Amino acid sequence: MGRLQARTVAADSDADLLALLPDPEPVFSWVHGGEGLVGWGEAARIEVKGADRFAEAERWWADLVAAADVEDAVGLPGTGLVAFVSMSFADEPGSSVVIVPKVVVGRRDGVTWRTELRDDDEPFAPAVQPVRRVRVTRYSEGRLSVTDYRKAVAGAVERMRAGELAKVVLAHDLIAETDSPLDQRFLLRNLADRYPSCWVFAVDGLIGATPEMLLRKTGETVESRVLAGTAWPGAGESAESRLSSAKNRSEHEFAIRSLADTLRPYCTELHVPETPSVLRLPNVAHLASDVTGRLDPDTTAGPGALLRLGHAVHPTAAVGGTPRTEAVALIAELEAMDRGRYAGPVGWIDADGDGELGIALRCAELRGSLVRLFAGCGIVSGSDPDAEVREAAAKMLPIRDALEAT
Ligand SMILES: C=C(O[C@H]1C=CC=C(C(=O)O)[C@@H]1O)C(=O)O
Repeated sequence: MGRLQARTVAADSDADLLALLPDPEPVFSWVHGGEGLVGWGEAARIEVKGADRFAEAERWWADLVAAADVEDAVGLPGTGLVAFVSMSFADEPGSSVVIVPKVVVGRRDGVTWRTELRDDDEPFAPAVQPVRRVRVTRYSEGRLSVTDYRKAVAGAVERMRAGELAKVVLAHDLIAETDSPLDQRFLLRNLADRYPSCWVFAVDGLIGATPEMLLRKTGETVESRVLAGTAWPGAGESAESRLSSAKNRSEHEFAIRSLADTLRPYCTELHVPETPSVLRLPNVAHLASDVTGRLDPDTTAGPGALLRLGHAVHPTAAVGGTPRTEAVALIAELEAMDRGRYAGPVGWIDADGDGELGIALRCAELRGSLVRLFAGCGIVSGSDPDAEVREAAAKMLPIRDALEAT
């Protein structure tokens, strides 16, 4: 026998967590800064639709938790029973999912754990498949072409100048085709490598790297990272000076106000920074505000608490607009496409009602060899349609670069 060689390395990055995923699908991910959850296999799922989707999901989760027999030797947020969540942006159309994986591996505060679900005596151990690389064979227009997106933005600007509403976020899509069905782990790994300050997620074929945290609930603490106002690399002024324009400041102000106004009724304390900071990503920079609060235990108890809060705050004016109802109606009219789960809440919940819901941005919906990418921009009365087209293109780069990585 030759000489045995052993090598131990630290396994403390997002890539290390993602490397545990054995199979191309179904896989689940919510990782950020070397912590988070990955999962595989499906033990239970529900699909919900319509205006009642959050409440229906909350009831399902509460019933499932009540009926489960759980042994949890670790006792941290994310241990024990966990479900991954991905909600549609709109009440209609669109379908939302809550899925309990068969296996979840998590890491938090330096502690790593594994949770396995069994509904029979069969151990679940899929064969480990190597990650398959894909190549993009072509890009084509989505359901809303770039030309029509530009027209939709110009139309929205006119409506805002006429005083119909103050802000609306309009998005469009792009289709990529790959030479073979996409291995979700290929995309996840490439996103995690390039966007370490984003939450790299995968739930039921929706994959992305979002910089925006809608809600994180840890006991009675609630946190949110609100983003709105964008600058992207280009000639001329610095990102800071472009972000300080009246247009970017007003886009941000609407987003902050929408989150704070809808979250405050559930809180005994809520802190909103007076001035936003700048969040720099490889493709764009954003105005960012980190909001923190203390939840009122009387209205935020139970396993589905985070879904209840998600229902209250979604959609913020980072993805909807102001006023909310008018903006959502204008989105349906001008985009005339189904956003699906893009711009909806995505993340995970546990049996104590803790968890994290981001906003599904910088993402794509996968179906075999077809990848549908999305990106949107906040529009106010001072917006320039050509600049918004360029901004949306910059926001599609995370997925495009991850797809084209060698
Ligand atoms: C709607 C998107 O971004 C939102 C988040 C940050 C900045 C935004 C903006 O400046 O327009 C958008 O509100 C998207 O990436 O598709």
